[in-house]
Amino acid sequence: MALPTDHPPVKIGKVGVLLVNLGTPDATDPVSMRRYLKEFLTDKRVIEWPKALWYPILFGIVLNTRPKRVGKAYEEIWNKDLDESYLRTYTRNQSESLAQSLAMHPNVHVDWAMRYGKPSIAERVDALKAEGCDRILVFPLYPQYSATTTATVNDKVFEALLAMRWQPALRTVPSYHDDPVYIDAIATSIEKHLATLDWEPEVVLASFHGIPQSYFKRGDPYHCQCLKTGRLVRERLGWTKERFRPTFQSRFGPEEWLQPYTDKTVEQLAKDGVKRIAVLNPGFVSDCLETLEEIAGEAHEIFEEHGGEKFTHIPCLNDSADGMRVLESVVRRELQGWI
Ligand SMILES: C=CC1=C(C)c2cc3[nH]c(cc4nc(cc5[nH]c(cc1n2)c(C)c5CCC(=O)O)C(CCC(=O)O)=C4C)c(C)c3C=C
Ligand SMILES: [Fe+2]
Ligand SMILES: [Fe+2]
Repeated sequence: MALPTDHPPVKIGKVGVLLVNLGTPDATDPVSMRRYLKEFLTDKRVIEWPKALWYPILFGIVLNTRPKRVGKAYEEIWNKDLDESYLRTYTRNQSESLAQSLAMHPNVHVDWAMRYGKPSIAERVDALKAEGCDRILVFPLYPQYSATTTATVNDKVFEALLAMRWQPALRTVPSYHDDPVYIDAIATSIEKHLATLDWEPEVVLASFHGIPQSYFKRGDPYHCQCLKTGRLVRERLGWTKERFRPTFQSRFGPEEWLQPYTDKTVEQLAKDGVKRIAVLNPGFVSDCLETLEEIAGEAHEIFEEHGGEKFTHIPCLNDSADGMRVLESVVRRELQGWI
């Protein structure tokens, strides 16, 4: 049998870098919110309960009530200039900025995607492949590893490859919770922010997103990595354990989550007579609903309601020069041998 002498044209030889963050609704209306929350809350990595238990609650209650309520919260923190959430704005900016920093490597192509919502991981992996990327570095944008975040990003990338005859080679970025460049950038962001104030916080809370305690007990390393980040930042600042404390926010559902809870800690500090606090979110690469609404908004209110006087939220690293230095150094390290 004669073999074909030619094959379809293919592009090869490029290296893709895919930044992936959690995701965000397309708009704040209940329909867009429901679509986003449905994709999020049907992820088995996020909610581990058996479907038979969870789906009646999800489809019967959560998806009928939460979209409207959370849509209002998103409205408060929406980037009105671009009509999108800040998480999308910052993730795109990070991708564009990283592409510029790597411009001396013309075979490297930087792109971004969201685990839930758009642009989807499948769409951007296909686009990188079509560009000729036969090697792809996947960067889940979470300094601390959790199955609920990092692993579900990686799962989705591998799922996209299921449909490919000629798969690209893949690398996934490990957690960088103790990377000295990251620790220094967080500590520097605290110092720079506090230098802009005419007051000093008595206590600084490093508030991480929580996960259910049961996930931790089954082996998720997230809690330990958060505590290590906290300890290293505190040591870099030379502060006491009383002044700098890790806490956990964003409880969802009836289970116990990682503690101490941020909201309860803020309330207790105010009740104990602490008048001035600062809160940062070192586990979030970009500001988003959880930092802008839950911390800069709600936690601030809780503190003042219970007698606190001065509250400041220290922004995430976002697309700042310090933040981009962290992302670039992690990417350059993980691309070794490919560029
Ligand atoms: C069981 C539910 C959830 C787990 C576990 C969880 C872990 C987790 N999430 C982040 C980061 C983000 N979460 C965000 C929003 C958000 N998170 C949950 C639920 C769980 N998260 C929900 C339902 C939502 C949507 C808002 C709401 O309905 O309350 C966001 C913000 C997205 C945005 O557009 O701004 C981020 C970021 C981490 C890091 C994490 C575990 C380590
Ligand atoms: Fe979350
Ligand atoms: Fe939240």
